Amino acid sequence: MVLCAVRRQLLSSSSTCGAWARFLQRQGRMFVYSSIHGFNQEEIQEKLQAFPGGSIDLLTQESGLAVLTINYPSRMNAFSGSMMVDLEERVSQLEGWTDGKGLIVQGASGTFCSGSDLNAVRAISNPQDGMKMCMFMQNTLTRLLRLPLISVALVEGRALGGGAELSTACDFRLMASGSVIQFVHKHMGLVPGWGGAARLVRIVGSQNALKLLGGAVKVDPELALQIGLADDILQEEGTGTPLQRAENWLSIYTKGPAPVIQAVKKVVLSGRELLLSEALRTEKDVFGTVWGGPANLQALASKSKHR
Ligand SMILES: CCCC(=O)SCCNC(=O)CCNC(=O)[C@H](O)C(C)(C)COP(=O)(O)OP(=O)(O)OC[C@H]1O[C@@H](n2cnc3c(N)ncnc32)[C@H](O)[C@@H]1OP(=O)(O)O
Repeated sequence: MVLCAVRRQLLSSSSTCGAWARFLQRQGRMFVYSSIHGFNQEEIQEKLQAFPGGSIDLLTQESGLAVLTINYPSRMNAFSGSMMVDLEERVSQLEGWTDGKGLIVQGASGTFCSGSDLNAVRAISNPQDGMKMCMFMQNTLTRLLRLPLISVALVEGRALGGGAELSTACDFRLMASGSVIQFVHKHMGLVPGWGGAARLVRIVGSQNALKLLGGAVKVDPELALQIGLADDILQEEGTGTPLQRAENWLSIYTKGPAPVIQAVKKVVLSGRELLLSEALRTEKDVFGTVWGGPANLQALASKSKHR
C-alpha cells in the first residue's frame, strides 16, 4: 500500500499528461498536417470565416459529459466555413477539459448533418482551397477522435457526406429509428476527404466500406447495426428525449472517475492506432497513471467482488 501511495505521488498529474504526450509523440504528432505539408492553419481559417452561418455549440456538464451540437437547421446542419473553424475551437476546448469523461455529438432540430455547405463548397471549389479545407477538417476530426473522452454520435435524421464522415470521428454511433447515414460523395463526384474513408474501413472493414462508398448506400439503423457501423438503435418508444436516452446509453461506459475513463479511452486508442509494440508501451505508461491511484486504492480497500 505504502509503495502504491509513493508510486502515485511520483506519478503526478503531469505524468498523466506525460503518458498522453508520449502517445501523441509516437503518433508522429497530434496533427496529421503541419507546415511541413504546406499547411497553414491561419490562412485556411481566414478563408473559411468568409462563409459564415450556423454554429457549433459546446455544453460541458459537471457530470463529465459534454454535448457538441452541429447547429444550422435552415441548412439541415450543413457545415459552413465558420462552423469548421468553430469545430476546431470546440475540440481545442475539449482537449483542455481535464474532468471530462464522455462526449455526445448531435445535430440540432432532429437531424445530424448534411455535410459541407454546398454554397461554401462552390466558392472554394478550386483544387488548392479544397486541399486546404480537407487538411483542416482531417486535423480537426482526428483530434476529435483522439480526445481522451468516450464519444458517441447521436444520429437522428440524416448524416450525409461530410456528416457521415463526422459520425465516424466518434467512438460509437447511436442511430435513431428512421435515421440514415449515407456517404453520398460518389453522387457529388467526390470521395470522402475529411478522413471518413480511412475511419470507415477501420469500423466496418474494407469490403463493407467499398460497398457503402461505391454504392453511396443509404444505411438505415438495422443495416448499420448488422455491419458494425452503428452500436445501437435508439427506439422511438423510449422514455425521455433522444439526447437523454443517448446520455443514458453512454453512462454505462462513463461511470467512474475521470482519470480511469480517460485511461480506458487512451489504451483503446493506442491499440487502434499504433503498432503492437508501440501500443504495448503506451498501455504500460497509461497503466502507470492509474496503478495505485485513488480509484485503484479504494477498490482494493473495499475488497470488491465482481459477481
Ligand atoms: C468532404 C465533404 C463532402 C460533402 O459533404 S458534399 C455535401 C453532401 N451533402 C449534400 O449533398 C446534401 C444536399 N442536400 C440534400 O440532399 C437535401 O437538402 C437533404 C439534406 C436530403 C434534405 O432534403 P429536404 O428534406 O427535401 O430539405 P431541403 O432540400 O429543402 O433542404 C432544406 C434546406 O437546407 C439546405 N441544405 C441542405 N443540405 C445542404 C447543404 N449540404 N449545403 C447547403 N444547403 C443545404 C437546402 O438547400 C434547403 O435550403 P432552402 O430552404 O432551399 O434555402
